[in-house]
Amino acid sequence: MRTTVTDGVDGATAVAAVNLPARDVPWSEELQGRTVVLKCGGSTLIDPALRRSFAQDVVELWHAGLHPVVVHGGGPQISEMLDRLALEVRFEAGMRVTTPEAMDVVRMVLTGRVQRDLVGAINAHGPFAVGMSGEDAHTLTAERRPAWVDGRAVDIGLVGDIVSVAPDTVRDLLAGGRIPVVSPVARGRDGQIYNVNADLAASALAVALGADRLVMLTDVPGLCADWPRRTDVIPRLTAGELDALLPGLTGGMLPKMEGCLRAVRSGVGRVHVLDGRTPHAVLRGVLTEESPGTTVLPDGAADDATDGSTDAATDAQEIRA
Ligand SMILES: Nc1ncnc2c1ncn2[C@@H]1O[C@H](COP(=O)(O)OP(=O)(O)O)[C@@H](O)[C@H]1O
Ligand SMILES: CC(=O)N[C@@H](CCC(=O)OP(=O)(O)O)C(=O)O
Repeated sequence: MRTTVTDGVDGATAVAAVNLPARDVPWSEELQGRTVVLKCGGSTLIDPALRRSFAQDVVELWHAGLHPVVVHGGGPQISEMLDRLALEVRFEAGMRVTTPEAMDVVRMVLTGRVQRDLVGAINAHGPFAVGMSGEDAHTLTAERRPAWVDGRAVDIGLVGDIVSVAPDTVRDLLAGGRIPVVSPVARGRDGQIYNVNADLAASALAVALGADRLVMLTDVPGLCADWPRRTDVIPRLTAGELDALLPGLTGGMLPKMEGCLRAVRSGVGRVHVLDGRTPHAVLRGVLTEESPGTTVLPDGAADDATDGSTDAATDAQEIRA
């Protein structure tokens, strides 16, 4: 049986949703209570109009009976602040090299600024959003991790990988009718605070919540087979196909796709990587059958994939070449 949130929703209904407001649409009962984790990259949150569009979509999903949970990034905003403070901005394998000074800035910008702006945009529609850090109530626990560069472990400072998730606080907020908005800052078992890539944080939270879907909004049309050109977006691929692609990926796409793979291998029904620069990208991606961008499916769902997915093996070779 398929476990997608579009089950039972016909095309006309979905199109009506994109035209907004979704709250007037008679949504399928199948949607009720489904959890969808939405990861919004910092690049999508800079433009106030895009931030408002994302916030509106999140609220429309809530009205449609889903349980949206937001995990936000803020990479460009952190880099801008580090620049202003004359601190180094450096990435290894898509992860920020995070000194103790940089960690203070990461925490301040993510939980103190980017999250406040997003919570404010959602709450323009009513008393929905409650912001929290992954540190709160031990929601996200991390362990220090290196970056892997050409097969070598490179120390990147206070960067963590999630080793456990305590989703009860998020669940309590959902049960109270709220929309949790979570920053990707985590606590170590030793009390140290770690900077976590937001895609990996979203993936871990989606798994722990048993989410039906994970949606990642980014600043490209999807996973491009011909990167750095952007003309050949891979529409669908299975976990196995993505696994084969991973070694050839670079930059921010590497942790993003690692997060997608972990999610579909651990029970999330599917992951959408969507262009967050398109207004109402979330509604188009979640509520319509023909999602734009790149969709990652669990291996068992291979039969669901259209012809587009079967080119992924060739794409893997091209990306490596
Ligand atoms: N194969 C690829 N397809 C698309 N984007 C890619 C690819 N490889 C690297 N990228 C880079 O990954 C970036 C998205 O990751 P990231 O910068 O972390 O964004 P976000 O803030 O959305 O998480 C793109 O802007 C692009 O520069
Ligand atoms: C370890 C690491 O790289 N952490 C990220 C956290 C924010 C993030 O992931 O933001 P985006 O989603 O906008 O890229 C960083 O410091 O930039």
